Amino acid sequence: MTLNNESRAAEQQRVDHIEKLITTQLAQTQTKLNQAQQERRRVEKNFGANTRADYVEADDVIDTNATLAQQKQLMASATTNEDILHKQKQSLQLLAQNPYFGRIDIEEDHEPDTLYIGTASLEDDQGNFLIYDWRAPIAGIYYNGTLGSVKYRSPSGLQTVELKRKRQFVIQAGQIINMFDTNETIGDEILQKTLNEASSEQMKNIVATIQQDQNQIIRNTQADILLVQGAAGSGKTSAVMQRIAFLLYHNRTQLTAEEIILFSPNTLFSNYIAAVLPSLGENNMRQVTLQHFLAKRLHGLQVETLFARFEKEQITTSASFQAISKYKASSQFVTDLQTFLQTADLTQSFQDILFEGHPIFKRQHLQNLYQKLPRNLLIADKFLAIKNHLIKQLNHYLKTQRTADWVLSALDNLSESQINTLLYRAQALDASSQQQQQALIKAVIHQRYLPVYEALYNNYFFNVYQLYHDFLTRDVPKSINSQHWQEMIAAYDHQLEAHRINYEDATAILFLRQQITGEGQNHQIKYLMIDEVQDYTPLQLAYIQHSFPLAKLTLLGDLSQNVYGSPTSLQDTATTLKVLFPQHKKTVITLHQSYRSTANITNFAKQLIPMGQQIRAFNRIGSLPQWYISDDARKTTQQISQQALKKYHTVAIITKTNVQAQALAKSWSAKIPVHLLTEQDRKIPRGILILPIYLAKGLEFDCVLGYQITAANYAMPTDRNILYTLATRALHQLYLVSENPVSPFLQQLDPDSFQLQRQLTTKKQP
Ligand SMILES: Nc1ncnc2c1ncn2[C@@H]1O[C@H](COP(=O)(O)OP(=O)(O)OP(=O)(O)O)[C@@H](O)[C@H]1O
Repeated sequence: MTLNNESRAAEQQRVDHIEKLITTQLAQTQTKLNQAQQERRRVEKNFGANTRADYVEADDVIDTNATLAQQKQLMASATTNEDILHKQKQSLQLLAQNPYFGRIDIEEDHEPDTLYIGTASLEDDQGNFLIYDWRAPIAGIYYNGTLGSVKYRSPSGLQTVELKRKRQFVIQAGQIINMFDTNETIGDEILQKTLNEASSEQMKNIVATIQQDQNQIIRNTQADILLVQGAAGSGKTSAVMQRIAFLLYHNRTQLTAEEIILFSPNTLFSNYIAAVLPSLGENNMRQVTLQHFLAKRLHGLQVETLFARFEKEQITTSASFQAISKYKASSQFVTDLQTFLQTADLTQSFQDILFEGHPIFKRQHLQNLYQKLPRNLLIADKFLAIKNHLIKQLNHYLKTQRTADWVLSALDNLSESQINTLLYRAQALDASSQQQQQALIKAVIHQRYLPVYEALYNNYFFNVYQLYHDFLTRDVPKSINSQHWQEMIAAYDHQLEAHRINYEDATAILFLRQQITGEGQNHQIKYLMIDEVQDYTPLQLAYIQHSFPLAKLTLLGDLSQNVYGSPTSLQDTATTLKVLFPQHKKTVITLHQSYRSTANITNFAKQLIPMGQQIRAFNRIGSLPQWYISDDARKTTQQISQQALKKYHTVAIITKTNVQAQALAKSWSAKIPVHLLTEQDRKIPRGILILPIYLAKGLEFDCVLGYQITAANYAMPTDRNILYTLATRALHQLYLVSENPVSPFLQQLDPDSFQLQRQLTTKKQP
C-alpha cells in the first residue's frame, strides 16, 4: 500500500532528525576515540618504561611482577575501550548511510509502541531506542509476522504482541526513496526492486528483505547440526552470512568471528562473499576451501584438486573408475575405515626413527612398547604413551652425551654471535660461566637431535600411508572388479612415490591419522559452516567434523547442483550425520523458493532435474531463455555476448570443463575483450567472462551463455545437474549455444519454456 504525502512527510522529518543525531553522535564518538587512542599510547609507553625487569633481589622480583600485572590490566582496559569506540563509530557510519528499513507498530498489554529496524541499534541521550538492531529479539516480528497476534522469543521467554502495522522503507542519502505498508511477511515490492538490480562484484546483505524460511536458518540457536537443502538461488549463502552476523550478536560476549569457520567452494567465491559481514558491521569469519585444508595437513605432498579430478573424470569415463569413486564417496567407505581401525594391527605400519640416516629407535622396539600397553587403552592414548616413553629415553640418552667429544668440538666451533644467541635463548646471558657452559652444552645437543624430537612429536614412527595401503589391500569392495581395484592400488603407490595424492585418498589418510593419533583437532572453533555441502563425501564431512569437535554445524547444499557427480545424496549425508553424531540435535530445513533468476529462467532450469516441480520461481518477468543451434558455436557466442554486453554488466560464458574454457579463450576474436577466469582470480570483473562450471558455483551473472550444450558434453544423467547449475547462475538472461548434435535434453524440455533459434554462419577458419 502506498502512503499519503502526510505520512511520508512525517517519516521524512523523523529521518532528518535521526540523521542529525547520528552526525552529532559520530562527532562525539570520534572525539572520545581520539582520547582513547592517546590514552592507549600513553599506557603503552609506560608499559615499556615500568616493566624493565630487575631481578637482582627477591623483593624486586615481586615488585616487578606486581607492576607487570597492573600495567597489563591498564593496557587491556585501554585497548578494550578503544575497540568499543571503534565499533560504535563503525555502526554509526553504517546507519548514516541508511538508518533503517523497517517499522513495526505493536501493542503489548494495551500499550502501543512503534519500533524502527535497521542494521544496528541507535539510542538517544536518555537511553531511548530510536532504532532497533535487526537481530534484537523483538525485530524478529518484522520478518516473521503478518498483522495480528504475533509471538516472539525474548530472553524472558515467549512473548505475544499485537502487530498493528508493518512499514518498509528505502532510504538513500537521507531521503526516503520509497515506503509502503504491507501485510506480507516482507512485501514483494522491495524484493522485486532488489532482485531486478544488476549483479554486483561482491555479494550484498539481504537484511532488509529476509524471508520467513530464511529467517529460520538465520535465527536458529538450538540445533547442533543445521542441514539446509535449498534450490539454486534460494538464498542459502545469503542466509548463512546473515546467520553468522546474527550469532555474533546473539553471543556477543562469548563468540568472535575468529571462532567461526566457513568452508567455501573456491577462493573466487570466498572473495565474492567477503563484503557481506563488514556491511553488517561485523568482522569476517575465517574461510577455507577443502583443498587448502587438506593440502595444509599433508606437508610435502601435492594434493589433487577437486577441479583436476573433475577434468580427469571427463576423460576417464570408465565404469571401473566410476565404481571406485562411488565407493570412496559412500558412507560405507567411512564405516569400512572405522572397522579396519578397530581390527588392524597398527604396529605393522611402525617404522624405524632415523637419526642422521641410522635408526635411533628400531621398529621392533616400538612394536614391543605398543604391545605392552594395556589393551583397553584408546589408540590415541597408546600413541601418546609411546611418544612420552621415547622422549624420556631420548632425554636420558642425551644426558650421557654431555661429555662426548663431538659436543666439546661443537662448542669450540661456535662463533661469538652463535654463543650469544644460544645463551639468549636459554635465558642465561647473565648466568655464571659454569651455568653458561652447561646451557651451551644442552643447546648444542638439543640442536643436533631436534629432528628426532620432531619425528616423535609428529608420529613419524607410524607410516599412515602404509596403513592406508594395507586397508586397500584387505578386501575388494563387492561392487568393484578385483583387477581394477589392484590397478587403483598400484596407481596410489606410484603417485606417492612422485609425492602426489588423489583428492579422495588424501582425506582417507588424514582421517586415519586423526583417528589414531587424536591430533589435528581445533577446539577453538565454535561454529562450522559448509556451503555447497553436496560436493563433500561422507568421509570428508566426518574428517572435518572431527577436526572441529566442539563446533556446531551449519551445512548448506543443493543435491541438484552436484556437478562433480559423486553419488552423495542428502539422504546419504543425513544418514552419515546420524551415524557419526547420534547425540547431536539435528534440524533439516528445505527451501523451495528461488530468488536469483527471473521466473522464465527458473521455470526453464527446473525441468532439468528430478523434483524440479517443487521449486517455486520468483515472480520476476524477463525474456525467455534462448537456445541457439549454430554451425559455428564460437562465432555465435561472440555475437550474442557482444550484443548482451550493451545491456548487462557481466556476461558469463560457461563451459563444462576448464580445457574447453581455455580453448575458447584462445580462439576468441582479438577484437572483443574477454576475460578467462581461473582459480587464481580473486574478483569477478565486469565484461565478457569465460569460465568452467565448477568455478561458477555459488556465483551469479546478469547474463549467462552456456557454451556447447552438445550431445558430447551433456548426455549423462549427472550432466543434468551441471546444466541446471549453469542455467541458474543467470539473473536476467540465459542463452544456450550448441553445434549439432545437440544435447538430448533439448527434446525433453517444454518447447514453450524457451525460444529455439537456428543460426547459420559462414564458417571461417579461426
Ligand atoms: N531475502 C532475500 N532478499 C533479497 N535478495 C535475496 C534474498 N534471498 C536471496 N536473495 C538473492 O538471491 C540470489 C541468490 O542468493 P544466494 O546466492 O544466497 O543463493 P544460494 O541458495 O546460495 O544459491 P546457489 O545454491 O544457486 O549458489 C542473491 O543475489 C541474493 O542476494
